[in-house]
Amino acid sequence: MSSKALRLGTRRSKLALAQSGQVADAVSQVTGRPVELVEITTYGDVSREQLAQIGGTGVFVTALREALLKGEVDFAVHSLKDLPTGQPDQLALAAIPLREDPRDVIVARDALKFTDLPRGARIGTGSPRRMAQLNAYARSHGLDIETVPIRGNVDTRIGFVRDGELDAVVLAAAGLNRIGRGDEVTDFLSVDTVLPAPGQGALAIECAADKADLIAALGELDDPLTRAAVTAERSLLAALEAGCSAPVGALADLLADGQIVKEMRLRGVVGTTDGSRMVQLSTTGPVPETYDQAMTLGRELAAEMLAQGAAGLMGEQAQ
Ligand SMILES: NCc1[nH]cc(CCC(=O)O)c1CC(=O)O
Repeated sequence: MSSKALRLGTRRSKLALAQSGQVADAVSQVTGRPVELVEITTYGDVSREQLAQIGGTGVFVTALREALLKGEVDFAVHSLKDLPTGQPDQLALAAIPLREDPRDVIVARDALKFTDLPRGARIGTGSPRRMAQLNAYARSHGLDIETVPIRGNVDTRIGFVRDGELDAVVLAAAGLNRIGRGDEVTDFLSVDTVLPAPGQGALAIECAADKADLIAALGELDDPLTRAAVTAERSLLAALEAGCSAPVGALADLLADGQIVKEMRLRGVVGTTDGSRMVQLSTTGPVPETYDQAMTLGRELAAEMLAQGAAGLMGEQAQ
């Protein structure tokens, strides 16, 4: 390949610039070519509406994908959890690098842990998935908390805690780590309490599907086990016909016996935002070695969840 700079299309948010910068360095390493960042504004960046209202699906990625299709940029980096499950034919997910910490965390006043929040504590999150699971946990453990819908970038959200408006906010560990603010986390939410969003903590590197050389070069950054896990999680999401703002949590992880990886477990949850009704199931199977096997794992779990009434719980949301 030539030594001409590769153009990386990125959103302008601090998080997007941080993760794009990290991927740019890695891509330079494997391709030997310089990478320049091209900043692109997406609808999700300018709209002040609640994400759940504007539908969520794709609001952060459409403009980046248009730039890829027009050849204005060579590749783009997305947070996988913001990427719609339908993959356009003209675009390829060239790499899914090793996943960061998938957990949700809280940033609370006075370094409080989730279970130490006082009665009536107000916890900010714009995510129906987080609301549903936090409220379900609170109901079954006798906690008295109120989830408060918020949105905005990391600074804005943590600002609600710093200025005393909220007792805590929920964020993804991965995002905070990527922007170097992991030290502000006051508690990690166990995935047994809050299953993360499908694909949370993972990045997707996307480029035009007809650029075979570029796909091969970017593919060096791929982590096959991360790809298998997030493929299963996103297959579950797709089969539930839910979008990225739906109250769906999913996490695939590996079950090992000592050093030997035995199986992949996929856990999924759907619930009403008040946490009063939840469908939570898991399934275990051989570690998927192909795209189809990973897709099957997700589809099978979705079918079981739908059989237990999952669709009715999502119907309550604006979808
Ligand atoms: N919905 C916004 C969003 N998209 C990706 C991340 C960072 C975590 C990740 O890359 O999965 C965040 C912030 C958050 O949820 O706190």
